[in-house]
Amino acid sequence: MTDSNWTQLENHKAPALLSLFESDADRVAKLTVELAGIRFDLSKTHLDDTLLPGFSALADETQLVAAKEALFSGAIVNPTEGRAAEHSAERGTGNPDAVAHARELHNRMRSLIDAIDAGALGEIEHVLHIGIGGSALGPKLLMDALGREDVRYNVKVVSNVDGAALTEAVATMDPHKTIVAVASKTFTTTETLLNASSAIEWMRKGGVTDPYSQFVALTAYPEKAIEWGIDESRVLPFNEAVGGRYSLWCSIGFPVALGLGWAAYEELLEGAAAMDRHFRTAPTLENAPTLAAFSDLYYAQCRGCQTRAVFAYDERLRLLPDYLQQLEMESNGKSVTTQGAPLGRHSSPVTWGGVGTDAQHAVFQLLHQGTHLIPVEFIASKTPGHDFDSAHHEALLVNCFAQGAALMTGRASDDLARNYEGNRPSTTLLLDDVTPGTVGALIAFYEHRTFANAVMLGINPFDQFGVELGKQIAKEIGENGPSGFDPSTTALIEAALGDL
Ligand SMILES: O=P(O)(O)OC[C@H]1O[C@H](O)[C@H](O)[C@@H](O)[C@@H]1O
Repeated sequence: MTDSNWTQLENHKAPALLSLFESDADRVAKLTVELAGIRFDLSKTHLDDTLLPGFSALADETQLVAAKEALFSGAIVNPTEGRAAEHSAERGTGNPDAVAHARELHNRMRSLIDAIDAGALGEIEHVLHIGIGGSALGPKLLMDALGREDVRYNVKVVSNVDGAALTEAVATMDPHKTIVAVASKTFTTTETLLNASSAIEWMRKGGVTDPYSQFVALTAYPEKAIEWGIDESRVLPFNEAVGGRYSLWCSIGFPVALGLGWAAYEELLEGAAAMDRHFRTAPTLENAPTLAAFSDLYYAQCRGCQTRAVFAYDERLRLLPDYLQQLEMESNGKSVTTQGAPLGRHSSPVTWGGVGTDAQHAVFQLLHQGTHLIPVEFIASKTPGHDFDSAHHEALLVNCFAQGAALMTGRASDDLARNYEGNRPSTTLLLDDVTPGTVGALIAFYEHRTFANAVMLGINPFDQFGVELGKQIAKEIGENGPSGFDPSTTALIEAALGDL
């Protein structure tokens, strides 16, 4: 990309947010996109008649349209690993060969679910899903968001290698009535395999004579799962061109399909497919993921914002910030371009956040009066997820909208301690309800927004070599003991673990 494009964007003297509304009566309509049961309101960002064409030019220059076609057609978009990124094929859009393959594998998953429902694995009440990173965050988010009532099985997700996590998960489970789903794309992740071995031990101690017969594997490397001891009939493979953090749409979603039922799982996929079609075909200035990426890039690159904050004003979506941290930071936390050159600018901002209204009473002080400029994202639902008095939901939504207004409008006071300068940006995503369809569309929206950010920055969002060094050093410590490391690390190992 030419430096002049960025220079122009960086030099833009952005008018105050309120003045953007004053000078354009249609601003809300222009910067609001509605689709798949979600209203995306970007009007409280600084995107204006200079920045929108400026970022559109950048999108053209970085060939976003061609990049999207490459993504959806199954071309190699992950050059460092020589792979396509086929997550959209899992929801029926994109490369027809990969779509057909995904359908076959989904059918296989559905057959196993039908068999479990029919009692083929005995009387099952619980599902213990063991995985980490992309093999855990999606199922965890989805079961927490959608599995609060009418859930068919008690699903628990365990990721941490800290045995306390497994202890807590199995506390209410009867090992005779439990299926363990070992979820690992590579089937080599040490935390997951250790937790899986301990789950075998838990079952044995609980009197299960053949624990392996209650194990299911979700993996892109079925031969490894078979070698580990899981019968081929209970191995649910997926396409290795589906990245870990994009894998809830394939067999990693098994506990979701089992827990919520197949119809709900299909609704989730269809919600994501609607977002795929939108991202692929909607014009730039009506394209929700693309506009959101423009806003991300503006604040991170042109206004020096090192973080962005996401607040779910809905208890059902409380795990969304955790999910987005992996999606956005693992995808776009890179300092080299796809050409292998230094990036020369900031990569992804830090994603953080929490749940409203709680966060208002904890971290919002800094958002309103701190010296950092932090773009904020609010996610709310028009429909409540409970039957208590409607006063609860009204209070929740009123607070959500009040925060966005307060950040933008501010309120002047001669007493500087009580002065709110305002002009602080936010986006609001308003769902009709929290359903499999809207959550599917929401997650796909974030995937595509992350992709659009990466394309315009010129980085590969589909690899994650940055996580490998820590794993290697952990292995070296395990193999070599405390010696050979820096003095601090050696002293810590000796203090806590002796000489191993
Ligand atoms: O699914 P697995 O192969 O077990 O990998 C689990 C996770 O660990 C890795 O270290 C990566 O950082 C993640 O992208 C991945 O989702």
